[in-house]
Amino acid sequence: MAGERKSSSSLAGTPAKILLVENSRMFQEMVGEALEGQLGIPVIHARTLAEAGQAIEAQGPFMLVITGLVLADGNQDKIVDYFLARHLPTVIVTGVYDEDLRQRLLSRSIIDYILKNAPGAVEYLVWLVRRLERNRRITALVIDDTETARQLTASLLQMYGFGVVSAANGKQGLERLNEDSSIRLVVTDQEMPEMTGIEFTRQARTNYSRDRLSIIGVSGADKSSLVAQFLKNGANDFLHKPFSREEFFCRISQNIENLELIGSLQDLATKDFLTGLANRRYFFERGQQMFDHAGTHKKKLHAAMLDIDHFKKINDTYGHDGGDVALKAVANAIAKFARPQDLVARFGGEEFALLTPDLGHTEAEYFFEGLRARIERLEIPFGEQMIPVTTSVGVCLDRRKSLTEMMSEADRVLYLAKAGGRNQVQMAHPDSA
Ligand SMILES: Nc1nc2c(ncn2[C@@H]2O[C@H](COP(=O)(O)OP(=O)(O)OP(=O)(O)O)[C@@H](O)[C@H]2O)c(=O)[nH]1
Repeated sequence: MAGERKSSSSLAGTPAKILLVENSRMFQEMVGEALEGQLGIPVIHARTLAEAGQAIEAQGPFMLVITGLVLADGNQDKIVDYFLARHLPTVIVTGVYDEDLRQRLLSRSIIDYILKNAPGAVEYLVWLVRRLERNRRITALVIDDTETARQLTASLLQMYGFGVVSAANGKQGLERLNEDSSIRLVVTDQEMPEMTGIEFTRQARTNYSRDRLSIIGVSGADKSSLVAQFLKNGANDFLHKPFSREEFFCRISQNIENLELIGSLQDLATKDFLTGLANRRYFFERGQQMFDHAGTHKKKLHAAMLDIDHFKKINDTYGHDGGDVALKAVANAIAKFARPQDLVARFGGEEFALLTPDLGHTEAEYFFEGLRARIERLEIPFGEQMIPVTTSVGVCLDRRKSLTEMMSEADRVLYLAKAGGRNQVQMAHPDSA
């Protein structure tokens, strides 16, 4: 049976730190600055194999080695042998284009071979490192009935940083998908006993959409209709076997980046950038559904506005950065305090909104008083200091004519809470408007 365990790659789980081995000081500085500046990944520099050895000893393990091919104490194959023998994921940068050398090196287990004088080489390197770093948080599923093929694909994916699980046929593949919600990428063979790759793809698509899970079909069969069948049944892409390692990595990266792009576009549209909570737009979109649902099913629904007290003073005392830290801590506390069915959003500035279904009036009083007290007890470290915060909360009990009316009512009593001395909860009862 194919290994169910998640096999970790040498990239996954290793601290994001890079060893840059290069004798040109200028290139060292350029790459070091680009990687540290743009990605925030620490880069340790070495100019020879001996220095690289000392760095590995003293500061390893490294997520990646980027090495030139001409060093004072070694060149070309000796350098590659040195790092591969230590099982270090290796990217080669070289000043000379030599097709034979390139082919020879790419047949070894290096990640990439980059010409350093080519236009855009540093930008490509930054992209590559960012990709490898992000891959460490993604799990890939390999489905193939032939063990050697399965292992080959799995080891390629591991080399590029992915965590890998595997299955011997489509049926097992569906089971793995169910068990592991971190799977974002599937590479599946076509011809397999029990369930083919195309049938797997068709069934997987009933639960996992294209913008959440990327499925790539592979086959060595020389049948042109296979590609269309895979794509029509929901695959994102197709690769003919045998494929080159470069092609494999390019296709996989492109598909993963599409998923990330869609994900980040969705995040941009629905989330508040600073706190990760829902934004105002999403609150009204999702909130309207909850409002309609409560109406149809005659269920309770309360709305609340919560505002940090004297937030301007927090900014003035601790600076804007301190204010941001306080905002994130309060957002986090509300998100943790809320139940899964509640909707929590940041409306902007220091103002938050909640929509809470299915609470009786007394329960709602306890709930919002509990939340206020929870925030008052927060310990928010900022440098050597602690930032104290309190909040005022206005609650609109029960559904009104519209969601907008509920929010205005919550806002009205929030003002009363502020006027009444802050750090308190005020309730608007249905007949108190
Ligand atoms: N740090 C930080 N400050 C923000 C952000 N958005 C808005 N602010 C600041 O939040 C402050 C809001 O202050 P006010 O609306 O006067 O209210 P307050 O000081 O909280 O006083 P009360 O609400 O009356 O208790 C302003 O100084 C804004 O500049 C943000 O994202 N980060």
